[in-house]
Amino acid sequence: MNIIRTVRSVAFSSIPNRTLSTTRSLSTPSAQYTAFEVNDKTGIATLTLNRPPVNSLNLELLTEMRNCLKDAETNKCKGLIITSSSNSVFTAGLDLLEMYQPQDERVKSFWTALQSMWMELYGSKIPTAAAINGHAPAGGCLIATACEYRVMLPNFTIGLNETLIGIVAPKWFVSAFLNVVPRRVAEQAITQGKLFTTAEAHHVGLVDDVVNTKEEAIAKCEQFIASFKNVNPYARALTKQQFRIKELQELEQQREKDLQIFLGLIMQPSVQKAMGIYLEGLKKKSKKQ
Ligand SMILES: CCCCC/C=C\C/C=C\CCC/C=C/C(=O)SCCNC(=O)CCNC(=O)[C@H](O)C(C)(C)COP(=O)(O)OP(=O)(O)OC[C@H]1O[C@@H](n2cnc3c(N)ncnc32)[C@H](O)[C@@H]1OP(=O)(O)O
Repeated sequence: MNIIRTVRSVAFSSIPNRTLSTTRSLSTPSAQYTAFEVNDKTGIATLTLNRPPVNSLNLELLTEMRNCLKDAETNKCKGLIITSSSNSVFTAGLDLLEMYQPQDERVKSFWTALQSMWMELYGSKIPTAAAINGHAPAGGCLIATACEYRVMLPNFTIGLNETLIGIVAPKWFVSAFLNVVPRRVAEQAITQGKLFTTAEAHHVGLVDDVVNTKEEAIAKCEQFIASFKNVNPYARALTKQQFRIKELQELEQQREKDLQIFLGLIMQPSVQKAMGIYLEGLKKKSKKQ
């Protein structure tokens, strides 16, 4: 048994507040794209996305995220914060290279990993919060809206911009978005592929708070998680489940159908063409910088 395994078996509800070290890493030795740490004092886990340059979500990153989310729950962490190691991008959303001219088996595993990660995060029993310290388009917005609380740094963008790429945000992307903004705002924004600035996102309720630094964002997330300190965790989890069970069951029951719809859509020649043009545009812009 290695040290990591020993740490993994610790239940944070049983750790007294006076533990000596501040944080401990729960990352597995094989973790490539994430850092996963638990603050010994608060019992709060922080999952940091770390796949430069833009944290685009590929199969491996999604799989690591899911494992971290499971570990946070198994270890009875008091809550989970998701953030990014980048100074300018929370995550650029799904890795377009996983969907553009994809390999058959890999693209299936990719979508299945996305479904699993989302179900784990959206249905997590522990409080979840996103410290959005950079741009969060599409899949980035999906992760943020799956959390219970969002705080964002100024002058970045967030939203479901799929229609601008010629793809479609699936129903479960939309339903999580609808949990946080009014239906009218959601329909208009998602059909337009609108990316909200931080200020606009705050105005429509897509993010709960705006702060100036990553440290302040983490502190806000910790405050949110601490707001449950007098609440029974079991009662809290069951209550949260009542709000979220419908979307979770719907996706669970339709996973294969959802996969087939995804494959059917992205494999259309016109969609592949649009994605290729979009990727080319990103590359040109990146070279100019
Ligand atoms: C009929 C009913 C149907 C129901 C629906 C069913 C199925 C639906 C089917 C499909 C659904 C798919 C859902 C998709 C969700 C997504 O998340 S798609 C991804 C969307 N993301 C974006 O549009 C963001 C694109 N990126 C950017 O805008 C910028 O990169 C940035 C995030 C603002 C950061 O800007 P900056 O810091 O300036 O970095 P660069 O632009 O210079 O980028 C650096 C390099 O990274 C590459 N890159 C950027 N984003 C991605 C990405 N998402 N995937 C892959 N690669 C990306 C970029 O090309 C640069 O590469 P090089 O350095 O030039 O090689």
